Amino acid sequence: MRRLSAAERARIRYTYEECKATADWLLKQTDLCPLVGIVCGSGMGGLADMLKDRVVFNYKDIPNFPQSTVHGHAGRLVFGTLKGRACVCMQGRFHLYEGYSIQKITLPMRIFKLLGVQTVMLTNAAGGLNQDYKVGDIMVLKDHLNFPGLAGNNPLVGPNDERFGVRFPCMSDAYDRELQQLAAEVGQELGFGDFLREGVYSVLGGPSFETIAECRMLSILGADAVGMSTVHEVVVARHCGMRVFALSLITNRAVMDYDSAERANHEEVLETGKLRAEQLERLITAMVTRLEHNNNYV
Ligand SMILES: O=P(O)(O)O[C@H]1O[C@H](CO)[C@@H](O)[C@H]1O
Ligand SMILES: Nc1nc2[nH]cnc2c(=O)[nH]1
Repeated sequence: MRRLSAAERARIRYTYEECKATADWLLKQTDLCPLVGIVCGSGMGGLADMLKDRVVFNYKDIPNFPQSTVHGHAGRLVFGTLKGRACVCMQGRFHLYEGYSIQKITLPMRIFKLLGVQTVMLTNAAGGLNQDYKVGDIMVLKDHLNFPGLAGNNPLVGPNDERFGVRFPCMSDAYDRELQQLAAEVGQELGFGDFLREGVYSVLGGPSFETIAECRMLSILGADAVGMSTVHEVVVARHCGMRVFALSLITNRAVMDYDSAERANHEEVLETGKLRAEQLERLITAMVTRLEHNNNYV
């Protein structure tokens, strides 16, 4: 096991050359050149098990990688194939509330890019703000509200390396519309129409869940779901030119009413992840398979 020094732990960002060294280290140990990168949300780590011909790296062994500290995030990078297509899957992501810098939690997106990934598929567990949503619904993200970003905590803050992307990237096209359409088509074909939604995800810093007033505010501002991840990854993935698809599994209903006896908790989040694991796997697999059949998608 690689032990990180205190200085390494305190690092805020990594240079292009350091990211390249990590990507090259990984590529040296696998013949797979992934075009698709998948990130598993809380309790959705089982998605990585759908890959065949797997080569697995523990985060602790990967140069420059942070460690997963959250229950439900195993901390493994899994290379493998999905219906013949080479993929790389993060079985566990990093969150701001774990104490890492925002640049560090998004480092894997730059590694994805340098591995050759063209399409990123992000998943997360989220609280449902939209009153029509039920626990177990799958919401395809069409947009986001980036609260840490609005407050100045954006992963692109700091010197910009043009080899990754431009200083001022556009975010009005962050979520690829063709991929949203593909998810809708595939979802209908799989008979998921009753629980497949499309909406706006809002990200907060966490780790405390929201107050009732905060949930009401988010809903008034147009958010359909709330979580503590994904958006930072989306910003970095788009900055370096990868196509992005993201979905939220609605694991709990955000508490909006002072009379409610409901209380958000991480155990419920993980449980709902298990209940929808099979459908999530089928949706992602079918989408990746369709990417394979249509070169326009990658
Ligand atoms: O967004 P993911 O990683 O799925 O995790 C979600 O679930 C955790 C809360 O239960 C938070 O980390 C929230 O962001
Ligand atoms: N912030 C936040 N994150 C979540 N992740 C899963 N459920 C929730 C929630 O209700 N709020």
